[in-house]
Parts: sequence; structure tokens; C-alpha cells
Amino acid sequence: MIPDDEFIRDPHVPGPTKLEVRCLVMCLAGLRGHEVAVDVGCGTGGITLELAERASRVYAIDRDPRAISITGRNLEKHGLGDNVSLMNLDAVEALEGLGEIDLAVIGGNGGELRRILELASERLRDGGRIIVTAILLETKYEALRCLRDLGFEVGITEVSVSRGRMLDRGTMMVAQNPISIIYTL
Ligand SMILES: C[S@@+](CC[C@H](N)C(=O)[O-])C[C@H]1O[C@@H](n2cnc3c(N)ncnc32)[C@H](O)[C@@H]1O
Repeated sequence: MIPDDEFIRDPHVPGPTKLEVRCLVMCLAGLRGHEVAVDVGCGTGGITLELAERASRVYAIDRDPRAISITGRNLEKHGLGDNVSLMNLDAVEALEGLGEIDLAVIGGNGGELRRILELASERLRDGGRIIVTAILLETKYEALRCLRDLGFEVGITEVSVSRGRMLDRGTMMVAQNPISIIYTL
């Protein structure tokens, strides 16, 4: 796994997804090296870089050109990217142009979550998986409801991570915001 502080950042682009959350997402993804994966809303590239190390082909989609640029720089910095296609498009348009996939990780949706999930599920091969990471309560609920409407059995895990910060007199645990991971079973 790539440490958080090894990502180049752009103050205008969210991410990277915290290391602990990336760990869980990669465990759930269960990639074995031959899969086609899509990262919807690649941001800084946190998830894209982990996918690039584990899948055979990765499509990293973001409608913000600054996100595509910083993801590209992070791929280059870590010597990854030969198997990654960067797509500066809205998620719906990008997914409409893709063929079969084994995994979709959705970290941004811009109010289009239902359509994004429909398109991802239409392209999903047997045994494939959809994973949504969500901070907003509304996104968590919508992801659960849409995936169930599409006929999936769904799991949800809420992650509340605290990291130790060293002070002169000891170690203080500093909480990060909770994130839900919603995934098809
Ligand atoms: C929270 S960030 C994702 C962070 C990323 N997982 C990482 O580890 O760096 C969400 C991203 O989704 C993108 N986004 C939101 N809605 C989108 C849409 N409909 N189509 C494409 N990108 C979208 C935003 O531009 C933003 O960069």
C-alpha cells in the first residue's frame, strides 16, 4: 500500500483516500491480476494507484481535469500507469463507452449515482463487484437503495479511523471522519 504522504497533492482536488480505507477497499476488491477495474472519480489517484498494482487494466475517470492531471503525476511518480487509461469525462459518458468490467470503485458521483450504478452493473462480469465509498449520509443510503433495486445483495462497513499523533507528553489519538464502504456481495 502507498502511504498517504507519498501522494503529490493539488489543493483543489480531494484525496487521496486514506490508507486504512484503501486497504479495506482493496481487500473487498479481491483482485488477482487479470481483472478490468474502473475508478469513478479518481481525484488524487489514491484508489487508481492501488488498482494499477493489482488489476490488468484500469480506467480512471474524473470530470475535473485537475484530478486527471494529479492522478497522472502520481502514477508517474510511482512508476505505475502502463495499464491505466485516464479519462477526463463525466462518469456517465465514460461508462457508456466501456465494455465489460470486473470491478467498479465509485468515490465520486456528482448527483448521478443511480445512473452510474446502473451502467456499472450492466457492464459487470459474473463474479464482479461494485464498491462505493461514501462520506455523506445521503450517498450511503442512496448507494444501498440503488444497489438493492438493481438486484444485488449488499454489504456496508463504516470505518472510523484514529491515528496516533506524537506529543511531548504522549500519544494523542486523532479521529478522521467516518467513511462507509458499500459493496455488492
Ligand atoms: C472524493 S474524490 C475521490 C478521491 C479518490 N478516491 C482518491 O483516492 O484520490 C471524488 C472525485 O469524484 C469526481 N467526480 C464527482 N462526480 C463525478 C462525475 N459525475 N463524473 C466524474 N467524476 C466525478 C470529483 O471531481 C472528485 O475528483
